[in-house]
Amino acid sequence: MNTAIELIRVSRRYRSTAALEDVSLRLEENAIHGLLGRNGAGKTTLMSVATAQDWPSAGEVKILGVRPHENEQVLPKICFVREEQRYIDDALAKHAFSAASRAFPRWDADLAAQLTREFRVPEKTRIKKMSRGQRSAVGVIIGIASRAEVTFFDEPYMGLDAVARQLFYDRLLEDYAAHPRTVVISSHLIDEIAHLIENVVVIDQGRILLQEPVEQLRDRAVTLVGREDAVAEVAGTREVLHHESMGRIVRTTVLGALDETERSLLQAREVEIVPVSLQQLIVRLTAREETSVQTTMDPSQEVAR
Ligand SMILES: Nc1ncnc2c1ncn2[C@@H]1O[C@H](COP(=O)(O)OP(=O)(O)OP(=O)(O)O)[C@@H](O)[C@H]1O
Repeated sequence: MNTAIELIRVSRRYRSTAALEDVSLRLEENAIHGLLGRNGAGKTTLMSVATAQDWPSAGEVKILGVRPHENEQVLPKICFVREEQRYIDDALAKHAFSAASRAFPRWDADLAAQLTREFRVPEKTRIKKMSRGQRSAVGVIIGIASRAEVTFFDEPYMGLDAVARQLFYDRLLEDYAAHPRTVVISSHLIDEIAHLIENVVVIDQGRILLQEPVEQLRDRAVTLVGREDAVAEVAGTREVLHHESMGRIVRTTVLGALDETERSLLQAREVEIVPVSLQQLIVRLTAREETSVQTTMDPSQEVAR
């Protein structure tokens, strides 16, 4: 597998803040990657630096093997969809699409027209006057229809309703299957994008905490629900990520895949083995890594918000 995006010891400092601190990262070509992290973790900064919209204070960035900064060869292959995208004052959606068609050689105008209808983007309203969700839809359409070899979506769902978000996930996946490319999505709605992403990168305080294929990550932990003594027989030998007690019944999330002997033992003791959602797992693993931060988040909520 080739590397599409590479950061080598990249730092980005703003006066007193280290938004990125010595970040080294390689993301494979033709895959969908999830970039996850708490507010202020450094996700937007990482994307800005990787798309050459910002300069690193130190280190090197390579996109498709070359440095993207001021590089006319590679910039048309990079699309960055972000919430605070600026459009010229009186621009309608069609003007933004026309600019995108000139910027991106693989732009598909028919697809953009289809998505405009599906997302119900108003054709006669200036982008500036659109609702937040409609503006987000314009960005999402550009991100999908550009078919750029490397596409970054920075929290693309802001303001999109549940129907529009599902439409985004469905159309992105369909178009990606037909035209494979490298996609990076930053999101707080982990379980919503879990089925899309093949690889997870978790960033915190400017550093990469975790980078792992989703399938591998899913096998990392299970939750055991049952009588305390029965759960303890297996949980006692493992690292516990989370423990809740409800009278005599406990819910304990442990690291590591269970072997057949353990599964049989748990079954005999009537202990339920519950898979851990990606969101819960990342919240737990992030909390474990952050020894200095005490998290009291409810994992059923958005991650790390
Ligand atoms: N232009 C800037 N000037 C000063 N500090 C900045 C600037 N841009 C970002 N930062 C700081 O860098 C850190 C990382 O910010 P960044 O926007 O990359 O985080 P994020 O992970 O995208 O957050 P969120 O999920 O809230 O959007 C934060 O502490 C932020 O305050």
